[in-house]
Amino acid sequence: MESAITLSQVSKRYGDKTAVAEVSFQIEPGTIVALLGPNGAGKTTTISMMLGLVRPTAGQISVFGKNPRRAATRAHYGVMLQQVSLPDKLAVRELIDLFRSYYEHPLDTSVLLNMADLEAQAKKQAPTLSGGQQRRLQFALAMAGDPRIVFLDEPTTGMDVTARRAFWEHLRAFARQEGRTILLTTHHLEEAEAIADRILVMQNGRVTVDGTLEEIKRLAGNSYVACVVGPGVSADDINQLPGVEHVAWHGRRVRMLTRQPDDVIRTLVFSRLDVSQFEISQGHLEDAFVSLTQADGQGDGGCRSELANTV
Ligand SMILES: Nc1ncnc2c1ncn2[C@@H]1O[C@H](COP(=O)(O)OP(=O)(O)OP(=O)(O)O)[C@@H](O)[C@H]1O
Repeated sequence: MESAITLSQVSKRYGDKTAVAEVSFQIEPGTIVALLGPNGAGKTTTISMMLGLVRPTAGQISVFGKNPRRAATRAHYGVMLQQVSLPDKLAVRELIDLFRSYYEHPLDTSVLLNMADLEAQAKKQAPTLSGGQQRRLQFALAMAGDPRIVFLDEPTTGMDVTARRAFWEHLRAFARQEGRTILLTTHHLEEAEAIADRILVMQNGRVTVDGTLEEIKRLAGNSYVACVVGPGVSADDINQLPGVEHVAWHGRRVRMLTRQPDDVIRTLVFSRLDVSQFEISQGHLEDAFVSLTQADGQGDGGCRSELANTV
């Protein structure tokens, strides 16, 4: 099967600054791929090169086997970039119709309004929409041409929780159609966790991690051990356990973050402590992401700043 996107040894330099360094990967049709990484990692530059907006300094990019700069290739794209200004004289419906007119086989206006959940705002002028609604309108415009491949750069910025979940549902429905491919960048790690089949992590212009959600969690090696402790068990008893990196207490229930869950349980069982009801679970993508980016000692922590302590 022809891959949807292929990057071979792609680099981009701006003067002395290497934004993207020798990146190679292939994306198969029908997949949702999330591109993660701290601020300045090279995600937007990589997407811009796939879109044909920025020329690589070295290496090759093909989309459906063709040069992304060709108009015929771009006709299959749906694109949502980070900074977009919308015309201020047109109503939502008029703007959607304008974008539909650019394509040979556009989706129906009603379908697009529904995808963006903007039926009630169809007659409103774009600048009067809220930030989240404008983002949804940009999504409708990106989908106007019924694209085979969709590039979304931080698509849910400004959307509330309900809008974000509805948006994910629309993306999933889109991806269920045969051969449709989505590449999105996001700082919302739960977004990648919720919808991506595959996750690429970029740091300092390089792809440092590439795998499914499960593979990445396993690679990061974070697990939780939870158990119920009796009143005689102190915080010190738990904090002193070897291999425990973080502890959270919920009443008498303790949740420990560790890379060696079996060792922690063994130590607890052989201790004389009053502990019961053990459970082991895998960490969230957020924990895996922090572990992986910290392990490399790279990145400026742009994603980390919004990481809740999920232990
Ligand atoms: N036009 C440009 N001229 C000079 N440097 C640039 C240009 N565009 C990007 N860079 C630099 O290249 C690096 C990668 O930037 P890029 O925008 O691709 O990162 P990003 O991962 O998308 O970041 P963010 O998460 O903040 O959007 C950064 O150091 C940035 O300052």
